[in-house]
Amino acid sequence: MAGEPINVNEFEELARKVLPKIYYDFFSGGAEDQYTLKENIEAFRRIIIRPRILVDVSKIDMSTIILGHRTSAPIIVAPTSSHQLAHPEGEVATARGAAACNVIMGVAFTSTCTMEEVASSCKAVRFIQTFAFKREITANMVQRAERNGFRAIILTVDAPRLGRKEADIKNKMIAPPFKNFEGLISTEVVSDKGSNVEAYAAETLVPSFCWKDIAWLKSITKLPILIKGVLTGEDATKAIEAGVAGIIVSNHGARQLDYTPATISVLEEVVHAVQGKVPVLLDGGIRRGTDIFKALALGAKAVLIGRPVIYGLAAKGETGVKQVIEMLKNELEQTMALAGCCTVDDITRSHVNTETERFLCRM
Ligand SMILES: Cc1cc2nc3c(=O)[nH]c(=O)nc-3n(C[C@H](O)[C@H](O)[C@H](O)COP(=O)(O)O)c2cc1C
Ligand SMILES: CC(C)CC(=O)C(=O)O
Repeated sequence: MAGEPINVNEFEELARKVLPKIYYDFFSGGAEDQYTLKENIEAFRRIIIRPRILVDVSKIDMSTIILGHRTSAPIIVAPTSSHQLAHPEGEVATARGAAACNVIMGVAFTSTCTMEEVASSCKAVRFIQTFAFKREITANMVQRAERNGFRAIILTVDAPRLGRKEADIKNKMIAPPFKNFEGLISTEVVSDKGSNVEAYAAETLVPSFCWKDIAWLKSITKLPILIKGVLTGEDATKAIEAGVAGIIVSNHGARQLDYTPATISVLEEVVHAVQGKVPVLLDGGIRRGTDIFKALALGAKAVLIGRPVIYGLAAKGETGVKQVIEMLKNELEQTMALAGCCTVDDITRSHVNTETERFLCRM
């Protein structure tokens, strides 16, 4: 690649050049055969856009409202861990990039900067992400989130234990210190068996966490709870019954259970089950503005972006994060104009055609 990156894939190339292999593998990798990792991207390519012509597209407005917060575009920074392995300024730089673009910042509890450092560094609307942690860890997280102006809790439910990322095992990947755990986990988290991320998980995760525990989480916070990791209509229905404020269709960027479907291929199933009761968001494989357009057409309120933001951070720190988000916003704006949609509400189901629909048409 010569010159400045002009799309997200070129940012990935740049990140691959600047990062030590062990960290590039950690950020880019997926579980086991990485079937789902490829599918998350390939499934978008199989969806075709049906543009409308001769619409006045002289003004395009991508703004939207997510859980009451107006943002410049239907884009959220996905909560991802370990940003200081990409850049010394870590999540603080990422959050500043998100703030500059006026999009919501998802902060992982397994961040390398503390929640407090991120909160005091920028004005971005921030959501905190947590796992099915031991109750004392969750209670601590909730208090700190409320005190530090986080606006929602993202509860990630697809990780009762960690997925097997074989590159990390081979590379003996050592997790950086997750500073939010300071004072909360007693033992030094080390391992001589390769990756120490397993040891962290064993110290913190509760594999018996289930639906009733959402009622407990609701009882200790006034913040809205988004459930992240839903892949079926059945679980979407249960999540609504449990009283969540929103659903994130996600397979954890293909890092947990391999051979789960591409998220975009199950979005409609979830949207139908939810019946408009809460917003449905989606992440996994978003690399182009056209991908965002397709997700919105199939019923998502917004999308979360994981790896592209990390690649921007690795390549150019806060500036790189900003450039990646702006690139995706520009591409979405271009797609909306060329497809004849002036606002996000103008993007409808009839603006896309799935492979199944094309197959059925031929029968
Ligand atoms: C390096 C990395 C770390 C991640 N860490 C977390 C995490 O701590 N909590 C979480 O809920 N999801 C985590 N995820 C998953 C993301 O939130 C998101 O679901 C995924 O990255 C979306 O796919 P994409 O990377 O293709 O955009 C992580 C993903 C990556 C790539
Ligand atoms: C295991 C966590 C530390 C981060 C995570 O969720 C991931 O790497 O996918």
